[in-house]
Amino acid sequence: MKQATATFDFDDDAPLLAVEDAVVTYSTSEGDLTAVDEISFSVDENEIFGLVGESGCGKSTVAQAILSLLPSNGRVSSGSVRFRGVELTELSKRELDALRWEHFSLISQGAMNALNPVHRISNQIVEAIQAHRDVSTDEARERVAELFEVVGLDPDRMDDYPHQFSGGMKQRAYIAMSLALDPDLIIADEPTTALDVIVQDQILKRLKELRDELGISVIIISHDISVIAETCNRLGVMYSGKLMEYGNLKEIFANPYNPYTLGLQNAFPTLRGDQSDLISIPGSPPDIADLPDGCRFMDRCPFATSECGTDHPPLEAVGEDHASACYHHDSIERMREDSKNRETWNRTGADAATSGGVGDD
Ligand SMILES: Nc1ncnc2c1ncn2[C@@H]1O[C@H](COP(=O)(O)OP(=O)(O)OP(=O)(O)O)[C@@H](O)[C@H]1O
Repeated sequence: MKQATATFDFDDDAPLLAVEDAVVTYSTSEGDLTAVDEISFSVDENEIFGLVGESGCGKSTVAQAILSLLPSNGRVSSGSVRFRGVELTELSKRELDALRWEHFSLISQGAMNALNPVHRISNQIVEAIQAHRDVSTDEARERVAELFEVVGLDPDRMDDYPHQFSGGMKQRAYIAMSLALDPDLIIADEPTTALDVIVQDQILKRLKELRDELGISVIIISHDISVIAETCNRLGVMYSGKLMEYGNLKEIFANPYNPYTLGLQNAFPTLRGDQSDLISIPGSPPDIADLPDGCRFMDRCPFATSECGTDHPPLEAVGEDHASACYHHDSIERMREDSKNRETWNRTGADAATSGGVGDD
């Protein structure tokens, strides 16, 4: 583990990453939009944390907020993001540049296309290394060869151009680049979405092995709960800027407490599984410019009652390292059972609230 550097006063007792009550706002012509609303989670050393939810729920915004890479109209308007105790939202651009790559790096969905087509892959990684470390080109090339081995690429191919690589190979090369400076945390935003299922499976396995071999931590962001299930130790289920369920993955998968998690589990096959029993959640998430007063999921939830219409429910502990935001945790057995029926999901939101939801248990 890296020790405190001259520039940063790291606290070795603090979690690797701690996000607390973070609110992210985008300024738009319609006014300020809250894309991430009071989210808290932490990621420890040697952990793979998953952030899952449908498109538009704020996952990438969370990643960009952590990395201080929000678009110019976005800002962390309150709350904190701390890396080993250092508040990232207060760092200058120069300080952040020093932290990025050396301590954390990003692999995005389009990462493989971020490789420059007119330069050899080796040269691009050498350049990234030399931008941060005072090493000779020979030393940097040795490191590239080592990194190729680490991500499962043949080092003899390191002088190829990106077009000579398949999509999966390019994604591995980008992962090699993101590992070049031994970061402690990698944030992988939909790292395998553009790849076929077999390559996707291989890359996810490799990320897991890297956690074990190099002791790094990874945040995987995906809309696909089966990707998260295969790779993560802990997870946060996001919906419309809020965390709906959070904690230990095995515990959440064995005992899901949130209707949204139940819906997501129905909607995705396992990576190699059968597609025939999938039930999708009807409708779509609310527009962040026009959020409901009550539970954000209410309009699509088959278990909603009138109680759900007042405020969004707070996250509350439902087990060890397990929290969920729902007013109907008391009826969870019935919700789990009913959620397996396709018909249940035809009855949502206002219908459910007027026909009693689960509140009459
Ligand atoms: N620069 C921006 N200005 C205004 N609104 C934005 C901006 N970027 C994102 N948003 C909005 O913030 C919300 C969250 O978007 P975000 O991209 O974080 O979600 P996501 O879960 O990562 O979805 P996806 O997987 O589709 O990227 C969405 O409603 C989106 O339209």
